[in-house]
Amino acid sequence: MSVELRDSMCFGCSPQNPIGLKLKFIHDGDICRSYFTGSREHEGWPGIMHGGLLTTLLDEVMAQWLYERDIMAMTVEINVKFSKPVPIGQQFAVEGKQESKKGRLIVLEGQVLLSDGTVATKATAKFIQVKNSI
Ligand SMILES: CCCCCCCC/C=C\CCCCCCCC(=O)SCCNC(=O)CCNC(=O)[C@H](O)C(C)(C)COP(=O)(O)OP(=O)(O)OC[C@H]1O[C@@H](n2cnc3c(N)ncnc32)[C@H](O)[C@@H]1OP(=O)(O)O
Repeated sequence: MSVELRDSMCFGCSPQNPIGLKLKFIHDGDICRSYFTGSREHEGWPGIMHGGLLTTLLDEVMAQWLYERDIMAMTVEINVKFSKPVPIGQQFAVEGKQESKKGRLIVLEGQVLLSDGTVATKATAKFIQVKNSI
């Protein structure tokens, strides 16, 4: 099945997914960045962003780093370290960039930055390059 951007219902980025996050991305040199402000429906512990959703945001920003470069790749592994809580109601940044590439295996790194620059979350993910249709 060929998946094109206009048909995409991607939970992270599609503008037409009614329950999606509708993320937008800035490609700034070798970094892909998105901004997000969580609300009550994104919390786990009261007032704090759900860790699974932070993982989704990190996965998405790293996948978009690849997509921007016409590299069709799927996440095969992701490791996330949650160091500081990420409060809801305050905008934060999510960044991704490539760390290494060897054959079809691409390793990316991601981080969540609070508005004061504190790194709250760090991720490393492995992606495997696939053909241009899935
Ligand atoms: C980005 C595409 C977008 C297209 C659509 C565009 C429109 C929308 C626009 C933008 C959307 C952006 C959307 C991003 C969404 C966020 C990202 C996700 O959520 S991805 C979903 C979750 N991930 C999966 O569902 C993967 C499930 N896994 C698989 O299907 C297979 O594993 C697959 C196809 C990825 C690879 O399978 P094989 O059979 O082709 O390859 P094998 O032989 O298993 O592995 C290849 C090599 O990689 C190594 N490898 C595999 N896993 C590894 C690992 N964890 N660590 C190290 N090496 C690994 C293997 O040992 C092998 O190495 P050796 O070639 O033999 O040397």
